[in-house]
Amino acid sequence: MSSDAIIEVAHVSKLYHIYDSPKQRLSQLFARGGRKHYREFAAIRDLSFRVERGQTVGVIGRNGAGKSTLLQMICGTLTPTDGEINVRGRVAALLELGAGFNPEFTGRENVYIASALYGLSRQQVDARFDRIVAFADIGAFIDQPVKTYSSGMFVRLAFAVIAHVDAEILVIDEALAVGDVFFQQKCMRFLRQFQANGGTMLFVSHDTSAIVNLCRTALWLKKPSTSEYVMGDSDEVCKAYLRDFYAQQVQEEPRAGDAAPDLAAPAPAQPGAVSFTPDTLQPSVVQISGFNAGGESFGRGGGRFVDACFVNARGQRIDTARAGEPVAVRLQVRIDQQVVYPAFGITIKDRLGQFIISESTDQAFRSSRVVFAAGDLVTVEFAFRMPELLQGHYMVDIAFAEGQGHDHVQHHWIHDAIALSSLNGRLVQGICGLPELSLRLARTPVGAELPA
Ligand SMILES: Nc1ncnc2c1ncn2[C@@H]1O[C@H](COP(=O)(O)OP(=O)(O)OP(=O)(O)O)[C@@H](O)[C@H]1O
Repeated sequence: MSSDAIIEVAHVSKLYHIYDSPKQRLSQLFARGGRKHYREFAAIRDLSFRVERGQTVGVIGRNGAGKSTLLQMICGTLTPTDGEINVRGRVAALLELGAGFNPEFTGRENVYIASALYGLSRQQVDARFDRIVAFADIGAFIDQPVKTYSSGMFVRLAFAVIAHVDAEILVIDEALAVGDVFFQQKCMRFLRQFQANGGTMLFVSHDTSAIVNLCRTALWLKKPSTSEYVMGDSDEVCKAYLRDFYAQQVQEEPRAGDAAPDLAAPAPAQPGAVSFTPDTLQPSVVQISGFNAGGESFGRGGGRFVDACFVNARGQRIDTARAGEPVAVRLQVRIDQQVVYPAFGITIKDRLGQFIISESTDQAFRSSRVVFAAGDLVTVEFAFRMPELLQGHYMVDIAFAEGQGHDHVQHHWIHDAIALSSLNGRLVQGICGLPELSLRLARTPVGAELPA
């Protein structure tokens, strides 16, 4: 194995035996002379690649492409039929809901058992148990049998364990890094920190934007049962994957019930020009949560947030807003010690924890030397038009700092202080729509053009 590779996969194949009937399976048990009563199916065929220490590699492929099979082989829970896999480092995986948890045992007992499987001693688990429980945030359920857990609680505890076993390699199936939106943000923060600390990660997803966002390199398992694999720059690989995905959709037969447009039917009278205003473009509706005062936070505590909310143009608290509508984020801070050159910031993050929009008062406040005294209750409002966000969940981080530009300290930063949920029917990709978009269509029928 080459010195800097932490994972090396060399000519690996995994064949499954497919029995067409239970009788064939039984016959195989008593088969003699190497007779086969099954068909062989290659989930992975002759795959070779390597992952360097510190790399994050995204793994994509259509359903049944062999992603889970590959990752289970890397984790050591499946054995390759052919080829060799070398892994140098402790692997922790979140592939199957709480795999390794015994449903009859309590969460506490399972934490000890699962951690021991990752090589931690009892004393090591004792020392980090409280952090694991705090991360999972499942309260008194930690002493209940895990068979009583909801699937969300299961994922929380499973993720909390793998986040605390000092893994060098994490294998994450994005579909399982769920739970509620707050917990998802916590997981994304952990994964990004793990990357920043030089950890190695394999990240499986069908979502190419998530792959491009988190991984520099991607491995595309192109066609099930073939040895067609592509590995390279994640952006390039994802572009090729999407091209292929859409090309295949065109080739696929129309589904039953898909009515083809009747091109022979007389077309309705065609207007020469049509305009679509922001209103007729059906702006999305954004749902807004209350203030998550207990969100994860940090800061030196010269002041602390006591409220955060969205308000409308009349200054009233709102829990929904239409994209394009004038709104404001209103933040309230109780000052605990004198603050010179205060600054406030808001950041809207997507579900992957990626900063979409960040604004601060830094530039604006610099010209006037603002000073807050201990005991002040300060309110600040960022007023803007609600952006047109792609459908999905977002979080707003809020920050109260002191100082100018890069030279500042944080007094109170709250992660995920407000949750937003965009119900958007218009945007299909990207991050945001254009503000105040309107459309105009002009059509000049054949023969009606004016001579040049
Ligand atoms: N134990 C098994 N016995 C037989 N065939 C299997 C077995 N496990 C997986 N397969 C088959 O191997 C192929 C690859 O499966 P795998 O679960 O690895 O794909 P995947 O890319 O993870 O799919 P998905 O995105 O749907 O989770 C599939 O056709 C699947 O039906």
